Amino acid sequence: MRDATDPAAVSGPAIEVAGLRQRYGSFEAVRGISFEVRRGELFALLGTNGAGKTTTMEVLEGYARASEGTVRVLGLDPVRQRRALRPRVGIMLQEAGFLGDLTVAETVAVWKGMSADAGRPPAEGDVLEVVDLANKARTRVRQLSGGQKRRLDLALAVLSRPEVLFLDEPSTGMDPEARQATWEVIRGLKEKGTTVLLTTHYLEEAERLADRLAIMHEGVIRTYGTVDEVVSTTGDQITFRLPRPAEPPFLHGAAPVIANRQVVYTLAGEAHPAVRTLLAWADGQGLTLERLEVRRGTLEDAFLRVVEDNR
Ligand SMILES: Nc1ncnc2c1ncn2[C@@H]1O[C@H](COP(=O)(O)OP(=O)(O)OP(=O)(O)O)[C@@H](O)[C@H]1O
Repeated sequence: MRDATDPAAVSGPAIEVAGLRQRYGSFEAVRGISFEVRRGELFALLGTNGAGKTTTMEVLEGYARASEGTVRVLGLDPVRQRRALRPRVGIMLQEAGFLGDLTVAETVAVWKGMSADAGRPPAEGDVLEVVDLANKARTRVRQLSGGQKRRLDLALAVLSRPEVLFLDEPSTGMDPEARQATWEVIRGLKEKGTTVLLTTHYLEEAERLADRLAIMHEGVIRTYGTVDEVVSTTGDQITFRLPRPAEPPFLHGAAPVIANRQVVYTLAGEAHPAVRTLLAWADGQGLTLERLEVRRGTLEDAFLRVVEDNR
């Protein structure tokens, strides 16, 4: 068993998950997942509703004991070594239990006190400035909007300058401007070396922030890698409009999907050879293809494919 003084606890991955299974009674919510998050990395856990993302986070945060498998955060067991780990970790839950009667400033003060009691000096400067809530310092927490509460959550999670930060859907309920500001905060933390594990339903959030990501579906990690690696599992798309009714050919195994003379091909890989074949066919037919476009697959395509392939 490692402890905080073990060199492996200092130099190993920030988060290790090996063969994790988590059951609620007879229902298995997480079905044997493994992944690692490197130090200083931002790792996004994506997935369908009920995929097991929050369940996985709860085990890593030490709120639940794994039914099976091993998890380590900073080389420590999140349940058995909770006291050693807790001051080094920041947690932003999906629904934080604020005391609605306290003002925003009072809430921060209470958390600062708890953080100091746990032996960790709080972050310097005004965390409310960082999350753009300084003008709400005197507002009671219950009077904050949903997006403002999320920002207060984030302020509290980063208050103790954590080495590892767990963010469960950090920008849910935020307007686009607040979301951008939140991304800036998260980027800033990452630049300072904080390791971040994030769940989100906003694929753009993962695309903008994540070094690597995993897509979960029904308790299993279906795809895992950098954004580019995951996106490359989907092929390019070719779209165009036929100037008159015609029957476009199969292109390297891909069938044309035609609706109102609008044609879409989803290819297995690179578009270049298929485009050459398509243009040769169009020339032979004396057709000029209208609004011909080639587009790279997106993270959304990869996500939808994971769900389709596992229906
Ligand atoms: N305390 C519990 N008791 C029983 N089942 C639970 C419990 N918590 C979660 N589940 C079930 O476990 C599965 C995974 O839930 P979890 O909250 O981890 O999913 P998620 O990926 O975070 O979903 P979402 O994206 O919808 O937040 C779901 O089917 C859920 O209904």
